[in-house]
Amino acid sequence: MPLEARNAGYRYNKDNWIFREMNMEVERGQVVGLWGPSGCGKTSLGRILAGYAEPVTGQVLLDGKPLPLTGVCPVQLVFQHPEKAVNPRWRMRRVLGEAGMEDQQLLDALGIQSGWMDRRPGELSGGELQRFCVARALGKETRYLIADEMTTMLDAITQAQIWHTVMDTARQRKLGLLVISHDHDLLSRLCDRIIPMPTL
Ligand SMILES: Nc1ncnc2c1ncn2[C@@H]1O[C@H](COP(=O)(O)OP(=O)(O)OP(=O)(O)O)[C@@H](O)[C@H]1O
Repeated sequence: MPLEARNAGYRYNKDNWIFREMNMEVERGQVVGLWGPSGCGKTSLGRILAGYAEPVTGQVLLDGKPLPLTGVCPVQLVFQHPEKAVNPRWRMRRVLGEAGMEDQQLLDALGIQSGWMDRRPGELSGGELQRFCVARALGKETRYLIADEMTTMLDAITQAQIWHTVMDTARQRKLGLLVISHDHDLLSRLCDRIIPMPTL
């Protein structure tokens, strides 16, 4: 059963719809791209699909039901700026521990070094920190991963390592993967199909 937006509409203020009547779905085991130019509402839709915000109209359904309001959400979101996604006061060991992430193989595949575990977010580079955010999002309960410009800020080698690990994990665990990007070439390389964000 899929993760889907049904007739979803969203706006931040009364007169200005960001999107309306948006219908899309991602099945387990699929890699789907969401493409559109800057400002068209991709991030807003990604946040709604991960339960960070509610659609103003329509619904987000997971296996035909609303997203669960308690417990670890089976839909996880990784976005562009890892420094906004973690508590600056916590050491990385605690960040991963809170999410129940103990998969040493995955941490190794993401290139996370044991010496980084006792550092705080401000003591890591953007690429190092994003590896932690990806690991945290790939916990045991995750069924869908939304990757919103996940590697846009990173160098080519880090991008390749993160994508290699995420695609491998998605394949092994039959995760549904929604890749949000303005970069059509990246989406063409990674995705089974690409959904263009509709223009209003
Ligand atoms: N909190 C907010 N309050 C008001 N308007 C907002 C807010 N967040 C985003 N917007 C506006 O909503 C529109 C869609 O933004 P969104 O970030 O979803 O687009 P995007 O396609 O992801 O853009 P980008 O590729 O540049 O990240 C933009 O015009 C943006 O200015």
